[in-house]
Amino acid sequence: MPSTNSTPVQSIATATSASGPIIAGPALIPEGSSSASTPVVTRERQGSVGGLAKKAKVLKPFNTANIKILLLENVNETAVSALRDQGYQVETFAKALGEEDLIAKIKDVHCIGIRSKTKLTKKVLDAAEKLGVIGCFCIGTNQVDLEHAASKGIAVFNSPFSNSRSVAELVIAEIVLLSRQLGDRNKEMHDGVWSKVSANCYEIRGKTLGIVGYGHIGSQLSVLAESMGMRVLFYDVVPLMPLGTSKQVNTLSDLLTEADFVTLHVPETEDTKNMIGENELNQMKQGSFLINASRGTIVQIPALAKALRSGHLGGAAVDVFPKEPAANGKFFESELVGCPNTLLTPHIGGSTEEAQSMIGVEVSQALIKFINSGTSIGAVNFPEVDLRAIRDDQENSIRLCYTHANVPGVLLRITNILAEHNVDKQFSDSKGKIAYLMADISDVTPEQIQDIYRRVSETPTNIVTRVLY
Ligand SMILES: NC(=O)C1=CN([C@@H]2O[C@H](COP(=O)(O)OP(=O)(O)OC[C@H]3O[C@@H](n4cnc5c(N)ncnc54)[C@H](O)[C@@H]3O)[C@@H](O)[C@H]2O)C=CC1
Ligand SMILES: O=C(O)C(=O)COP(=O)(O)O
Repeated sequence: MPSTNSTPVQSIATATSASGPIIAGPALIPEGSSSASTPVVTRERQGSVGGLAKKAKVLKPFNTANIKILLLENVNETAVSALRDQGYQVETFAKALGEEDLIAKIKDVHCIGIRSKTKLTKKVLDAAEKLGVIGCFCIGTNQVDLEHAASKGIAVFNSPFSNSRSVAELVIAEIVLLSRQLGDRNKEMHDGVWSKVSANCYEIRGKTLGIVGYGHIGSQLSVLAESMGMRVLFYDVVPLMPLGTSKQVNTLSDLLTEADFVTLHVPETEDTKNMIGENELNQMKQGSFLINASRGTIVQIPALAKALRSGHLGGAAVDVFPKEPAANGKFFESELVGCPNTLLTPHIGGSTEEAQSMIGVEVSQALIKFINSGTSIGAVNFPEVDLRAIRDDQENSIRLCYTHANVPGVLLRITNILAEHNVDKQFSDSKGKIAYLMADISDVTPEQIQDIYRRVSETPTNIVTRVLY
């Protein structure tokens, strides 16, 4: 187990009653503790983490070595080392785990890090007894039951744009490859066949690129495509500022009927599932191309295979599939295998050294901040709350982090509990059915910490209560 480089400055257990202070709710409870009885023993001080100001106190009322983190799907080394540097126990797996293995493994971890393949369903989340936070080391979060996680007080973080450029560059490459039928020529050469042809091979200059979903990836792609002389149209459900000379169209049909290349960059939602089927493919121009590097469920694969085999489409590049093998070396099958001018890649749109390294840093920092200081800025399913740091010289200050049901009357109840104390600062926000309150309270004794924790966690609206100091 990695050791922390911190220096314990005070054993809180020695300063409190026999049962010790209660420092955390059901989530993020250190190994061997129960929220009701066992104290967490050390109070530690470390160097600045997570961008906290220099003189900020590092909050972590637990022995960091007790925090268990499970990282799946080959999460980048930058994350592994950042989390180990905190002193956390980090277990890593190169692949995604199936439901049964996942349920066994997730039971006693405080934090899990995944990429796009691991399915954190309601059933899996319900098996997690101590989970407080999830890191998606990717953009997509459709693999997590976000609402159920929130209802259990589990915050979910992702990396909203660190691999966007990598995806956009891959799509630019695919536009050129499809235009020149390079996938087929390359295969022929490897099969020992010389076939020099120019029929139906085109320059991309002057062609129209239709981008569906003009978010981080779509808009980045727009700029790159225009710089190569393409005309860009885009379709999005919200009105967005067109970059360069690109133009937003009103309907998906407007885009499909005009574009030479259609590329999909929408998230997986109930609205986007099966978005491109026979009807939409039929609207595309004869000989045009489809690119999907978003999610496999957006395109109906049988319809696409039919459009390719019939020659209606000139080709396709597909990076994502409705069912993807869980690990490298596993068998891949699809109706698209063997279709003409069809590039198939194993979900590598965001898989570059640069992207993975940046994602590792970004998501691990978000996890560290949430675990150590309660900050939920950047969470995708959770109210975003942060407070100015407690200063290093504020010896007897604590931070209350209270995740609760978003119903009337809660703040009054909390105010009553904190009425006799000095609340330095407080902030609360809500998202859907849950709300999150952070309050820094000064000049509290260990007995008062226990009392605050007990009374807050016993409120009927409590989901998770943590007290950090
Ligand atoms: N192949 C790969 O390795 C990767 C795949 N992705 C996928 O790409 C997706 C897009 O990524 P970003 O551009 O970062 O997302 P984003 O959230 O920045 O942009 C998505 C855009 O799609 C629009 N949109 C949503 N529903 C729509 C609909 N029904 N019709 C039209 N537009 C709609 C949104 O308004 C938004 O502008 C991710 O959700 C992820 O699933 C992301 C990274 C890597
Ligand atoms: O960022 C995303 O949403 C992706 O699809 C990339 O997924 P990955 O990290 O390669 O499993």
